[in-house]
Amino acid sequence: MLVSGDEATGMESVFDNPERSSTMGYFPFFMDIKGKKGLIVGGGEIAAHKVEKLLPFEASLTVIAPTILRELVENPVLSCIERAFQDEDVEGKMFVIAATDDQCLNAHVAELCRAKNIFINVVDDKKECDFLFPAMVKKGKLTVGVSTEGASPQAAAMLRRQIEQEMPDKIEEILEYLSQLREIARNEIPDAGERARFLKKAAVECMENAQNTPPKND
Ligand SMILES: C[C@@]1(CC(=O)O)C2=NC(=C\c3[nH]c(c(CCC(=O)O)c3CC(=O)O)Cc3[nH]c(c(CC(=O)O)c3CCC(=O)O)/C=C3\N/C(=C\2)[C@@H](CCC(=O)O)[C@]3(C)CC(=O)O)/[C@H]1CCC(=O)O
Ligand SMILES: NC(=O)c1ccc[n+]([C@@H]2O[C@H](COP(=O)([O-])OP(=O)(O)OC[C@H]3O[C@@H](n4cnc5c(N)ncnc54)[C@H](O)[C@@H]3O)[C@@H](O)[C@H]2O)c1
Repeated sequence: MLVSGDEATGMESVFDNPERSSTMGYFPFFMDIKGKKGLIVGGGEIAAHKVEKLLPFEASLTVIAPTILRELVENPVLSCIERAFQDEDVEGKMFVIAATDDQCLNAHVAELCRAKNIFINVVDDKKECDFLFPAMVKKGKLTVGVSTEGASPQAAAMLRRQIEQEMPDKIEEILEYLSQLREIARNEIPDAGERARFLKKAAVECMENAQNTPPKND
């Protein structure tokens, strides 16, 4: 239940304060971008970093800049175009990352995208961003993203390192096993309550014995 003005807790609700709620607009959707068209304007170090983060998620990426780093040009999954940005380049894209060293150009790309409802990330100005890159851990089916709404990318990176250190070594295998077990339980345990108890017990056992191999399923 949503409690506004919150008499129950004595705390102010975000709904009472539009200014506060407007700073809390970054919902962490975990979105399937496989095959979706993304454009990176700029081909330097930061563009390469953003591309590297996106690659495991298999978006269809185009990079446009007069000078593009070799590592990007030589990557066969990328479409690299070595020339200056033109306004038409944003057409048909689901998301755009403005990563040039020209702040005016980055702001111009953002304005174009907003007019066309294309999601935009601007690497030199958080105010222009519709979406942010989180500090991220990706291990198999597990993705953890940490964001500070741009307050401190360094703090986000520090928390990411802490999470990485505390994560069970075998998390990838554990999630593979639990995923398969869930499929089997869906077919073999028709009662929803019984199925939920069974899967919860399996998850608790796996996570508590995280350093051990998951039990054989037969
Ligand atoms: C988390 C991470 C993800 C990633 O990029 O992978 C990330 N930045 C990282 C590192 C980093 N960034 C910068 C430095 C140099 C130190 C410094 O100058 O401050 C370092 C440190 C380093 O490189 O070690 C400079 C910087 N960054 C932004 C601006 C502009 C501005 O704030 O307006 C400027 C000033 C540029 C300038 O003026 O030149 C903006 C953004 N950076 C974001 C993400 C988004 C907010 C994330 C959040 O919610 O906190 C946001 C808003 C947009 C975006 O990029 O999506 C990654 C750590 C990953 C990891 O280690 O796991
Ligand atoms: N968000 C972050 O995490 C973060 C971190 C550090 C720096 N930055 C910002 O990122 C910006 C880019 O940094 P970099 O190290 O990649 O710079 P860089 O100099 O390595 O690369 C700049 C790129 O912009 C391209 N470019 C210039 N004019 C262009 C045009 N008209 N059309 C298309 N592309 C054009 C250049 O060809 C080049 O490929 C910096 O200015 C800095 O403000 C962001």
